[in-house]
Amino acid sequence: MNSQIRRPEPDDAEAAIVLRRATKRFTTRDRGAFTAIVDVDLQVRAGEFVTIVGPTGCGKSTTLSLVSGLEAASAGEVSVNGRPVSGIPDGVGYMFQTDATLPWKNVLDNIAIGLRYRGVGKSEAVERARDWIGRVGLTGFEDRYPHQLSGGMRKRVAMAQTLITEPSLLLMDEPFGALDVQTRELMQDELLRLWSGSGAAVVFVTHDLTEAIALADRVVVMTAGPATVKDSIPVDLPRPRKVEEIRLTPEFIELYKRVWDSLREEVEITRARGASNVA
Ligand SMILES: Nc1ncnc2c1ncn2[C@@H]1O[C@H](COP(=O)(O)OP(=O)(O)OP(=O)(O)O)[C@@H](O)[C@H]1O
Repeated sequence: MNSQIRRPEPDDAEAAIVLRRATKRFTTRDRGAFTAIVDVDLQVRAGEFVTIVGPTGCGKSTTLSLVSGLEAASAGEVSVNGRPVSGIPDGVGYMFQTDATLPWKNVLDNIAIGLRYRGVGKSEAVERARDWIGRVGLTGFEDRYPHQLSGGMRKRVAMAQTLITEPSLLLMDEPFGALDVQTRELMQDELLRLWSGSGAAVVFVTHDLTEAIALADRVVVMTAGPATVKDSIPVDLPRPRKVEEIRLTPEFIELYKRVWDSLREEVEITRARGASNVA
């Protein structure tokens, strides 16, 4: 790797997320006691965009679920904005592969609902939702229901739903995984545009290395399960970025090789175990 572009891991003091030797064990009827992730060390600065890649089933979503408070660590430390995580921390926004839109509500109400849940009055919530509808390019579609939208438009709704609450921390688990390639690139650009200047720390899980590099300040590579952090690769590409343009540059291709070199071995281990059949 190019040692000149490697940035040091951030200090705890400025970290939005700290995982220190975080371990998660599950007990299930068929597998008994089972370790999903082990000794995960990860720090993410405020405003930093970190992507996580790793072989299928290694424990990427489990890592996110510890940060989101949906699961408690079995051992080690997990803190968000300087506080140990117990329950869902304030200021966290999520986006998953499946949309969280409510089918019986139109676009406007779907986007306003997060604010309503947080106690914001109806007229203010609607006003702010209209503003976000404009920002995500859905003006004119306020009255449509989710089933009347394309996959890309539903993602725009999901982004507005998530960002309207102004999260300081965004957790994204393959949010664009189900989209076709062109729509996915468009959504990646949109996400970067909406995120820039927000100051939010992002942890974004993906299987797509191009996506991982194009979005990130840093790509974290996880090992075959039980996952731990194998590598942390800084992405020193200039911003603002257009995914379509940067992915063909020599710097990008060099980074792609670097990430894949690290990941390949873990994918091979996983394949040898036969886990690729359950992807
Ligand atoms: N609530 C749970 N109870 C029991 N086992 C679980 C639970 N959640 C995850 N696991 C197991 O932990 C391991 C890691 O799962 P996880 O979903 O974190 O992996 P992943 O890397 O996100 O997977 P993928 O690449 O397929 O998205 C898997 O073997 C999974 O079956």
